[in-house]
Amino acid sequence: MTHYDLAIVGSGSGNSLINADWDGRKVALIDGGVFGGTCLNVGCIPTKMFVFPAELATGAQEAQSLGVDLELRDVRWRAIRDRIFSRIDAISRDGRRYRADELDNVTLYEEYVRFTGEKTLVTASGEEIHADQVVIAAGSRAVLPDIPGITLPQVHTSDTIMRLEELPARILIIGGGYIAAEFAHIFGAFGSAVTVVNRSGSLLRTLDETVSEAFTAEAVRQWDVVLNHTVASLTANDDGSVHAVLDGTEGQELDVDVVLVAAGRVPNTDRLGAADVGLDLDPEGRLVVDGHQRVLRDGSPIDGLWALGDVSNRFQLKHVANHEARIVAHNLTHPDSLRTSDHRFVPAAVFTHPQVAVVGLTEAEALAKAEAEGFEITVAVQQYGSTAFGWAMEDTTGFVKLIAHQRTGMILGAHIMGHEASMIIQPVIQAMSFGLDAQTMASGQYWIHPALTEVVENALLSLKTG
Ligand SMILES: Cc1cc2nc3c(=O)[nH]c(=O)nc-3n(C[C@H](O)[C@H](O)[C@H](O)COP(=O)(O)OP(=O)(O)OC[C@H]3O[C@@H](n4cnc5c(N)ncnc54)[C@H](O)[C@@H]3O)c2cc1C
Ligand SMILES: NC(=O)c1ccc[n+]([C@@H]2O[C@H](COP(=O)([O-])OP(=O)(O)OC[C@H]3O[C@@H](n4cnc5c(N)ncnc54)[C@H](O)[C@@H]3O)[C@@H](O)[C@H]2O)c1
Repeated sequence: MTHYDLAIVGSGSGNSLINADWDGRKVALIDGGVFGGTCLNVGCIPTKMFVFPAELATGAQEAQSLGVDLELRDVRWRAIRDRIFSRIDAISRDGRRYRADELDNVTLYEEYVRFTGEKTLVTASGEEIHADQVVIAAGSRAVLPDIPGITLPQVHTSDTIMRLEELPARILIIGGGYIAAEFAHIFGAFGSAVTVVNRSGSLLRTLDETVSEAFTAEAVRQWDVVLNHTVASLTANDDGSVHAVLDGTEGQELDVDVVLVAAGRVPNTDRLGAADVGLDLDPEGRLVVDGHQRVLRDGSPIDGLWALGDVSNRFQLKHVANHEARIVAHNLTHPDSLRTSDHRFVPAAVFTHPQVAVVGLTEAEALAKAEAEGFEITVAVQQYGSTAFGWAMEDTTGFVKLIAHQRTGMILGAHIMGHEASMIIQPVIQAMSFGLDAQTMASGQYWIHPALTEVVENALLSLKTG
């Protein structure tokens, strides 16, 4: 058994924990997958590198209504793909080399591991590792629903879909969350015929109802969207395409070239054997941690065992994993002054066309909280088209929805659908994080005219607070 001061399982957000504090101390970094984890290799980064050219491709259609005739002549899938992965693969390769070859105190294990005790691990090849402190940053993986034909080579998850050899003429996407929506946008903009099959009655259904409904209406205009259905079976046709049979309220069948499964992600705790060593898991299989990111067993924190990211939080977002990694990095070396992670105002964005960005409570959640705690809420919805920049864009769908505490004016939630929603929302996140009320935020600063942020200013002014 080899002993370390620190062992980290997962080279995604876990990789950032190895800072100068560990110089001269023995660290094991363990990852059985591609170095750098999900966000870099198969998640946030490559998807957004596809989204940007997809946005350019949609521009051709949109410009027409403004009197500019553009023609989308071609989408060179392989050129787009190879630009993206030549950059990303190099970052992963260099990061791996740095950890494996250039740091004397770090040992890189490129194998999957399982727990044999609270702070002991065994690799797939049987090497035993013990550490004074262990950080579990093992992430999550795509769920593969139990559908006949799910193992066909034409069926992909987000791990493999971005490396296709050809742009598919027809793609079936199973699911209606973030991943389904972003890939529907990418492939649809590039010219594939996209069919989205979702089990529930709307897309992005966990978001505020106004956003989910408006986004679903937009999606129906862009893709073939089949709601309240699942896929009953997938079979290979002789010509290499796939025949999909849907079930649900009314059966349907279709032929496609490629299938993308985007039906949610599960934490990798099962493959770590976390339950076998008694670590607490929530009903979705995530590790249970306390506010300092310490892993719990029978409800109590285990000294020196930490978790962060998708393996232990419900958000499944890189900025949350990064935040938790900063907390753990501090706590590992400051046992007497532990920091606490802050999950109060976690924003998220869906990089579709239009974009969606959210932070805080949905209207339904705010109403429930108001009822439970005895206060009133106020809600304002401001259309992008009601501001000068919205007119300039001829925007007819974008909006900002704000929800605030009626008496204090404290913002409880913001839900935006429209151009650059992921940026437009940032001042609201700032106001919520630093406790700025709506009126002060609206009136206490200049808002650049005629920038699109005026839609936020006007939404704030429309809230009936006080
Ligand atoms: C397609 C897609 C798009 C996304 N887009 C966004 C986005 O735009 N914005 C955003 O905020 N988030 C996005 N996310 C989510 C984001 O990627 C994740 O929240 C984030 O990467 C999680 O980081 P992590 O460090 O927890 O885990 P990961 O980065 O997944 O790292 C976990 C690592 O642990 C390794 N591992 C797992 N089990 C073991 C084991 N038993 N032994 C050894 N190694 C193991 C894995 O190989 C992996 O490398 C996206 C995700 C996907 C799939
Ligand atoms: N921009 C971003 O921040 C971003 C982008 C991509 C992914 N992510 C993260 O990745 C996580 C996983 O994304 P996701 O979209 O896979 O999961 P999700 O949980 O958001 O959505 C899964 C969807 O699949 C549907 N579904 C499940 N089983 C189905 C079936 N058998 N047939 C049809 N539909 C089915 C569900 O109804 C749901 O709508 C998200 O929670 C998100 O945090 C974030």
